[in-house]
Amino acid sequence: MRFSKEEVLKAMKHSIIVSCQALPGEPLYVEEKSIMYLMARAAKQAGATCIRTNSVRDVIAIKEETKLPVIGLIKKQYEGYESYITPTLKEVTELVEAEADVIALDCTMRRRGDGTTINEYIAKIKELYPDLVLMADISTYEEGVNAWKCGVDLVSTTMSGYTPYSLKVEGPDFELVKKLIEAVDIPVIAEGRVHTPELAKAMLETGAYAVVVGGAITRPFEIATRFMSAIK
Ligand SMILES: CC(=O)N[C@H](C=O)[C@@H](O)[C@H](O)[C@H](O)COP(=O)(O)O
Repeated sequence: MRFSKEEVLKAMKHSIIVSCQALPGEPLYVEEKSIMYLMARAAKQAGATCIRTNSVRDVIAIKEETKLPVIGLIKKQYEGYESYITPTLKEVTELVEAEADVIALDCTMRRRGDGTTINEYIAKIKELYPDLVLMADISTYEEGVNAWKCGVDLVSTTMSGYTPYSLKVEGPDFELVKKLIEAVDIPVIAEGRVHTPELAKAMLETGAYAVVVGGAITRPFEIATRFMSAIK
């Protein structure tokens, strides 16, 4: 069962969306089975009403565990592609089959190995799956506005600081969130390097529709490293 767009937007409004992800090579990645549903269980117990996660198996496990709306993505690096978040229709189809309630995809303007543009990619997804709720992961103001014009449902600052040409700031990109809120009439999600409850609150006060918090809640290696670095 998939939640409707209205239900998803209602669930995430003014909330902290917890991103529960562990990629191969990370301490919490277990080859045999998904354990990310346990992170999602903790997030739900704490009050989360929407979860973001990577991979088909984690989407399925987390939906089953929490019964909450899930934003799904598939991280995959193809040769010739610079984007790695749900980069092709193959991953979109897999997430549709897994019943992800929202699909997050890289909407930066970077090179796509099949020669298509991001605008063509979004148009194709919308043609194949007109009811799908799309979350655009962008790194700059221009990319956010472009994705909005292409008809995505949500725009998120996920990639700010992670493309060669985007602003590198230590914390979350408040300026980008502010500028996008002024420009677009769809929800703007603040995502990336929100490391404290205070920053999350400040982002909502800035006008973000919701805030995605990942590593600061669900990546113990990242959290422990920050502690270790602080005492050096
Ligand atoms: C850049 C990229 O690939 N970001 C990924 C997107 O899904 C995740 O690895 C992040 O954890 C997520 O965006 C949340 O951000 P943070 O973990 O900083 O709260």
